[in-house]
Amino acid sequence: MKNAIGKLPGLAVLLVGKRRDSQTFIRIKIKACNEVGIASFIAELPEDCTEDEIINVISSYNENPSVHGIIVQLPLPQHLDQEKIVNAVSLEKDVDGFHPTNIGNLAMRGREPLFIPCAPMVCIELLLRSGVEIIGKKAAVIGRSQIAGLPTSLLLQRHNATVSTVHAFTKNPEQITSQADIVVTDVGVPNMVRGHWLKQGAVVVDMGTNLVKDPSCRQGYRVTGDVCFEEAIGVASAITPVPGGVGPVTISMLLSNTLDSAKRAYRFT
Ligand SMILES: NC(=O)C1=CN([C@@H]2O[C@H](COP(=O)(O)OP(=O)(O)OC[C@H]3O[C@@H](n4cnc5c(N)ncnc54)[C@H](OP(=O)(O)O)[C@@H]3O)[C@@H](O)[C@H]2O)C=CC1
Ligand SMILES: Nc1nc(=O)c2c([nH]1)NC[C@@H]1CN(c3ccc(C(=O)N[C@@H](CCC(=O)O)C(=O)O)cc3)C=[N+]21
Repeated sequence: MKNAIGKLPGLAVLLVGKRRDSQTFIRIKIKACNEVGIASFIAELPEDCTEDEIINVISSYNENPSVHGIIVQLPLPQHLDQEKIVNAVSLEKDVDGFHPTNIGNLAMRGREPLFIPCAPMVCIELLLRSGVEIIGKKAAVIGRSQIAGLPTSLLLQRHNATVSTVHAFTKNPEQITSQADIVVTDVGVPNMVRGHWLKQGAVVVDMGTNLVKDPSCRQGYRVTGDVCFEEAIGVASAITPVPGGVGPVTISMLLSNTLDSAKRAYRFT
């Protein structure tokens, strides 16, 4: 694109506060942008900033023609209205796919969202590319968050799986997961899914990315998923590891959404 029309895609990231995990994720995203030639813009606001300050930053990115994708790193501090802030991102630049209109279109038959959330899209892509049949299969998704669990369930339904949702109020979750051909986790609880939660031969996609204290590691913590990998590997026919599974591909999907958005903006095909 740079050679053909002299333009670069641009991704803007907004971070509020100083959460260590958010800082890590943002560092990974900016590094990936640099590697592939996407211009990156970063705004860091203090933990105690106001909604208006955040919305001003988003508005300036909405109007900036060099920015094609805008990410508000989640979670936001408690005092902020996440929905109002995510709503402020222009639909055309919502590369995370978190805008209610994009989520709504994902949920409705016959409609196509401009962007689909990255981690759920990775989940489907990994299943398809690994030759896992989704049509007519039983899938259990643990978690129903707007950024991961809910869009994953919607996408699996679009691919004609029969989907059960497991959440914090679900009684005996292992009864549901142990019947599923495909188990996807977006929970945030390390090692929650044990080997006996799974049916023999199930396919497991672990989206959990949890930082666990570990003094033996250089940074003082290590990354682990929601699934007890050592147990699951003996039961599952296929499983994504953490680290090195869904996470890094999510970043590629984000870059791909940003490139698509820039192409749309410049009418470049
Ligand atoms: N690889 C990637 O790119 C991404 C990874 N993630 C990772 O996924 C994990 C979840 O993140 P996120 O979705 O933002 O988290 P949220 O806290 O928003 O959602 C967690 C979900 O898990 C459910 N839950 C919590 N505890 C339990 C439990 N004991 N049993 C069953 N369900 C439970 C909650 O249920 P309820 O709704 O009832 O409260 C909720 O729906 C994190 O580790 C995060 O890092 C997230 C996004 C992208
Ligand atoms: N607006 C917004 N968009 C997001 O996409 C978003 C978010 N908020 N909030 C948090 C979750 C989490 N998430 C991850 C991204 C990369 C890895 C990743 O690259 N993980 C590496 C390891 C990372 C490490 O070493 O710390 C791996 O699993 O191998 C993980 C998780 C995106 N999220």
